[in-house]
Amino acid sequence: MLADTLAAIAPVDDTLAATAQTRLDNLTKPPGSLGRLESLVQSLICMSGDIVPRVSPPGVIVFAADHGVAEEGVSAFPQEVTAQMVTNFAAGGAAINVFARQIGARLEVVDVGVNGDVEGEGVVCDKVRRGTANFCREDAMSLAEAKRAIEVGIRAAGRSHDAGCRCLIVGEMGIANTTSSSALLAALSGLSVSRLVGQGTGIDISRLSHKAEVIEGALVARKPDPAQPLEVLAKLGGLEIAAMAGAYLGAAARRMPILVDGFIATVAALVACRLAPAVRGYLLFAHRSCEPGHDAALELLEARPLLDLQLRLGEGTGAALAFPLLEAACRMLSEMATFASAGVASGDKAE
Ligand SMILES: O=C(O)c1ccc[n+]([C@@H]2O[C@H](COP(=O)([O-])O)[C@@H](O)[C@H]2O)c1
Ligand SMILES: Cc1cc2nc[nH]c2cc1C
Repeated sequence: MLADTLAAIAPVDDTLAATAQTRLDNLTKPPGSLGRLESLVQSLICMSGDIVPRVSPPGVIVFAADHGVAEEGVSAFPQEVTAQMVTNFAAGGAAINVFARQIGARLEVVDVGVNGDVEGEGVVCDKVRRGTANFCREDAMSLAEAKRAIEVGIRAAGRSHDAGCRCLIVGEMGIANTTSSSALLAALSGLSVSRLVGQGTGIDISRLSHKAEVIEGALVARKPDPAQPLEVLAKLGGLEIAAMAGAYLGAAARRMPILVDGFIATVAALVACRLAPAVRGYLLFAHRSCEPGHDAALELLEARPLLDLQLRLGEGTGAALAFPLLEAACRMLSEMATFASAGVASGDKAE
């Protein structure tokens, strides 16, 4: 399934950009005056191939999994919180539930590797294993498990698409996953770990150097080869990050626009782009997270996020908050009058 999905990802159709520009310049506004909303809708046209693109209803998928590296004391919260938060998602009480309801999204929660039995109806159980191994001691997972976790994500994106979703938001929940994400980013970029680690759920500044040492030690022990992204993923985890990368691949193969959330979501996007560079054309970036590694990941992907709200929650919350901008960009194109239809005189450039 992974090979088929990779083969199905076509580059976005840049030839539609000129048609989109003409349409935008005919709308009753000075050309370019709606700024980045204009480039957003242009991107949505090139992604979907539809000259009148739609992003509603959006689909939100939250992947949850545990991380063996949590036993190194790298998070402010205990590992059990992952399973407890999944129960909270199922009950509708987490931040992402609130924001998903606000934007009319279909929300799916997928257990791809929680270390325990999750309580709560409506959680899709697609568990590959009960948490990753501690990557300081051994590979987080096998290559086969990494592939299976990616395929969990591909299947989930397929369900959102088949349910009629027109834009995909992918969130995550996993105690210690900022450690896994920083390790992946350091391995894929060659950047120094000290530049990439952050407080995650809120560890003390004094524990940051311990977190960096844990990652540095693991990189020496695991020896990830940046030219082998699947192997890097297997060595450093995590299961939800693999599933997120898979969901991006699955969405891109279906020409669905993807609104990328925070730090972990962006590292997963980097993994997906290393597996299939054409995925980059389907990505829009919602916000700049507080996690310092996010800046580096965004830079590597040449991405400029829409919002900067000092968020550091994950779950897909930043993307859900940015989604109304995408909806507004689509409505601008489909609902605004043109100079000709409204009888408004055009300026020097509009015709
Ligand atoms: O999305 C982000 O930018 C983000 C930044 C910091 C923390 N988080 C969330 O916090 C958890 C990971 O933090 P930690 O400290 O346990 O590594 C995980 O469940 C993420 O969803 C998310
Ligand atoms: C309570 C809590 C909620 C979260 N949501 C995403 N990551 C999280 C981490 C914690 C600790």
